[in-house]
Amino acid sequence: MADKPKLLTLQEISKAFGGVQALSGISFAVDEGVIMGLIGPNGAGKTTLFNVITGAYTADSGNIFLEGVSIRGKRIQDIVRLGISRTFQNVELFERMSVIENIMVGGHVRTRTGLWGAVTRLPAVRKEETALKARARKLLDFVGLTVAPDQRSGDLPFGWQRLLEIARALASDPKVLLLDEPAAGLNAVETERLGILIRKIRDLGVTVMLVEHDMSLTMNVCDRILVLDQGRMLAEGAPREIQSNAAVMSAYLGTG
Ligand SMILES: Nc1ncnc2c1ncn2[C@@H]1O[C@H](COP(=O)(O)OP(=O)(O)OP(=O)(O)O)[C@@H](O)[C@H]1O
Repeated sequence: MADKPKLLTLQEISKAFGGVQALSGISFAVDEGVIMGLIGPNGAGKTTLFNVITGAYTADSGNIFLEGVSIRGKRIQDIVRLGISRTFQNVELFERMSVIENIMVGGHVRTRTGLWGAVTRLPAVRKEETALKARARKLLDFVGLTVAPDQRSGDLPFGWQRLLEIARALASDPKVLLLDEPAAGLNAVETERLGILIRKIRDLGVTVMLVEHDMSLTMNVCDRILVLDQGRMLAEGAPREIQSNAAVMSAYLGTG
């Protein structure tokens, strides 16, 4: 019997912006059920890589496979439907919408009637809406947000907005969740809780990719770590291996 394909595989991905080669021939594979950290100095190409995986940018060359099926060139919403969702470095919520509505938006890719059906409020979609709302409430609990579901999202403290964005990303029922600097702007207690939440997400069976500058969080929660430097892959391994890798130290400290 043929081997099951890896959950996510990148083959020779390159992307340039004008004269800047943001990514050069990036190849790696992510196993199902792991937390994979993606680290590297500023400008290494981490966010560009997330943008290429999620379809915000199309790679200049190379290919990306989700469970063996190419997703290169697909539209963002089709990639979400196939099972990849994300959060952003600068939280991107619908600030005027309520907490519960923000999460429901994330779930609409999985409904038969979609967002338009919800807007028109046809009787046929009310049942679907009720189910979506119930699931959104469960996700609120899951990420540990104890707020009124009808509270306006833009009024939440920043750390809570980050949790809400994670709940919205989970509402599309992803196989892979990409978290772009989820600890940025969080205090020490919030960061510790975030680490616990990321593990809980992995334990649900969701594979997590994490871009994060907080090294203690990264080293604590990640099963594997991939290091980028100036658009190239510098190293890949378990946290312990990465911490003692001379090339990685040199890229971070600017020595060697
Ligand atoms: N839309 C864009 N237009 C032009 N250049 C870009 C664009 N996006 C990224 N770049 C450039 O590509 C390179 C990689 O940027 P990217 O944001 O992916 O790095 P990063 O590792 O996420 O950095 P940071 O840790 O600072 O967020 C940088 O030189 C950046 O200036």
